[in-house]
Amino acid sequence: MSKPYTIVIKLGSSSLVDASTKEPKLSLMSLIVETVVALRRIGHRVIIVSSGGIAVGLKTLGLEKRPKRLPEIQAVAAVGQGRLIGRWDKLFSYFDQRIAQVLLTRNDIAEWSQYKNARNTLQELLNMGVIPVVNENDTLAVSEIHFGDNDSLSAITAALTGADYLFLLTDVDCLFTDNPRSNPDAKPILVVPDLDQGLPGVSVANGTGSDVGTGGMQTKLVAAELAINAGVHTIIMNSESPSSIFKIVQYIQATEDKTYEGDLMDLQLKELKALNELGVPLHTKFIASADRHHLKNREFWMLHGLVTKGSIIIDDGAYVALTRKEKAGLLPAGVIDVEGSFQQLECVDLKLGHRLPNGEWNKELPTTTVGRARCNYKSTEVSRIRGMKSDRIEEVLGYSDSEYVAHRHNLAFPPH
Ligand SMILES: Nc1ncnc2c1ncn2[C@@H]1O[C@H](COP(=O)(O)OP(=O)(O)OP(=O)(O)O)[C@@H](O)[C@H]1O
Repeated sequence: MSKPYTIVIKLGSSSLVDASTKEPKLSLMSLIVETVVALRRIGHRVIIVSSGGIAVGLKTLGLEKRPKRLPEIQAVAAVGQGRLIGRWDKLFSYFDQRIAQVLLTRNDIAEWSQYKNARNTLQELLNMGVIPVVNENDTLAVSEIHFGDNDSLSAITAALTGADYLFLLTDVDCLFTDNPRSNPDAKPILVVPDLDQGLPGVSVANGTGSDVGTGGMQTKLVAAELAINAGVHTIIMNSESPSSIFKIVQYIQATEDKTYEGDLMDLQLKELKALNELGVPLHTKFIASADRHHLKNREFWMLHGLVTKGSIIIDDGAYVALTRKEKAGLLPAGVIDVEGSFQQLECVDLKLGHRLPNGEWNKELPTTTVGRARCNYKSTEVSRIRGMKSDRIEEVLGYSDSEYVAHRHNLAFPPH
């Protein structure tokens, strides 16, 4: 490996804690530490996203089951997180490798300046040769500010740091056409050249693998989509042999110019043959194609860092103007209606809707969520100025902060 890469490695609870005894999987953690240290020594920058705080807390406090009440879960997380980071620190200290604990909630990146600050801190740690160990701040996060699962958190961390690779380490070898635990005929999915095309013939609905696992494959696909939209190649692999990361990165590098065309299932057979011939371990790779538009930092932040508080229904004309190359701002004239309650500069979904002949929203026809916006006016105000020309804003609201409902810098659309 010649070029230095930024690599985010996400470990699920199932890789760190035994599902039945809740004892730590120390040998596996040690293998991961050895791999990460080796990656660092050849110049790569590595970030670990580590789950397991709650699982470790349960064991420490002698609790059989995850409590139901939020304050109890958060207390358990507070106890477990300390122990967990202590274990990482101890193992890395045998190699004189420094680590840093970074606990995040959505609130910590809710402002653009905070988002940039999180990015700068992580970059600074990497520049110092430190390995950031990131986790959701389960002790403080309430549902509204939850990332929900560490798969998404790892994708956001990868986008935030402009990573090259995101490795999602789990307790199966790769994504399969169905849950391999319940369906022995499930076939491996080894390469996904364009996730936007969907995954026909693949089912991920069948739950998690263990008591301590949370998201199953579903959240990994969401994470893969977030990450490839930001230009990060995403890999699902088994945590049992972390040193496979070397071989997989080498293989991806060597096959960078390879084009994948044709039926998805046929591609898998060809890929399996190639992996077997070269002795590369099974894994699923979601390719972040260089040809596609990748979200810029600010767009990524709006689409994936923020929580939406409502929606604005826009018409076709507005959608065309907002998504053309020289992107326009959203004028009140293109707003058909408003849903939910939001304040100035809170984030909302943009939905493409249809008008009735009288200009009102035709709720009989389906709407499609097309992007996000941060509005210059609160929901009740947008509702009063919708459909109007901007020069009437002052007359209707008694003031006018902007001719736009949302400025073009405060609009974001996924790269489709
Ligand atoms: N199509 C599929 N292919 C592969 N695994 C699947 C599929 N559908 C469901 N699964 C299940 O997803 C599980 C992996 O996800 P899980 O959330 O349990 O692990 P994790 O990500 O390692 O842990 P955590 O959720 O704590 O981060 C597998 O053990 C498997 O049982």
